[in-house]
Amino acid sequence: MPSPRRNAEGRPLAACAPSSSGSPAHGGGGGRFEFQSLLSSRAPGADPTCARLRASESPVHRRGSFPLAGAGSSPALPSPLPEEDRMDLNPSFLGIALRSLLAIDLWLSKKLGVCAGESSSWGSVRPLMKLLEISGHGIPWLLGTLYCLSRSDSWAGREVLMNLLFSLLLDLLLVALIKGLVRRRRPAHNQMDMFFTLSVDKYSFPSGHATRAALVSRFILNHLVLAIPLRVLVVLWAFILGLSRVMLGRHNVTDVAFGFFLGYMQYSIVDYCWLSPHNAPVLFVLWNQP
Ligand SMILES: CC(C)=CCC/C(C)=C/CC/C(C)=C/COP(=O)(O)O
Repeated sequence: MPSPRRNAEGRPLAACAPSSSGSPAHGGGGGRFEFQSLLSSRAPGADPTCARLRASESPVHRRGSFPLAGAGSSPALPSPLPEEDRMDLNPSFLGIALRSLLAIDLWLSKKLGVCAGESSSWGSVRPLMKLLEISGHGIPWLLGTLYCLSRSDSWAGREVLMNLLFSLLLDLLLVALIKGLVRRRRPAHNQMDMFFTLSVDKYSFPSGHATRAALVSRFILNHLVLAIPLRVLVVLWAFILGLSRVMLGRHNVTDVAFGFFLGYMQYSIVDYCWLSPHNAPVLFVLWNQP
């Protein structure tokens, strides 16, 4: 008895709808398959192989048998396409634009991931990138702010630090929320060897380091009186920290770009809800208790 044909992952093709062997779109159209898979809006759990087979079997995909063109010569009208295939064949402009952006994002992120491993082309600078990673980690920023708060002896200083603490906590909360909702996997070339992570940090969108970098640098630039070279250094730190996330292979470019945007907007929220002894007296009184 002949063994069932199998797909690339070794699953039997018999599990799908029957396929017409030798379909030109099926056999010779590797590029076409990639295009189809780029356009297809897959239902969760659907077998991509089945979806592709169904599409290749549809009359639209068979060379020379477009339903309307062949209506006069063929007595039997083809059955209507299933709903999901119709969506595949009529992708919206926005859908194509988004999928193209994602494809560029994945390609560029892979190209820039030059420190993703010790054996990568820039593997020797990986330890430096990991040092930069710690400079934008949540733990040192939280501990540093709490330490400075405990040492601060002026009301003005305490007010700024209290708001910095509030910013850092708001950032952790929003990033965890979005990561949990979006659940985008980290790039395949990432090594999960990060220092102290939360469970949502297995997801990559948005980059928590990028949000923190944008938030903290905007906070510092607005509340610390710094000389111009130091201000430039703060902006450079934020930018290089974001870039290092992609170079380390931790993130795709869009994770970092959105992270910068989110961090920038978070500062606007903090500025709007600025905590002071007037609107949050309890916080300030509690902090001053011996
Ligand atoms: C108070 C509290 C819940 C502190 C947790 C601080 C913490 C472990 C933050 C996680 C920082 C981190 C590893 C973020 C991941 O950054 P990505 O840039 O990789 O998204």
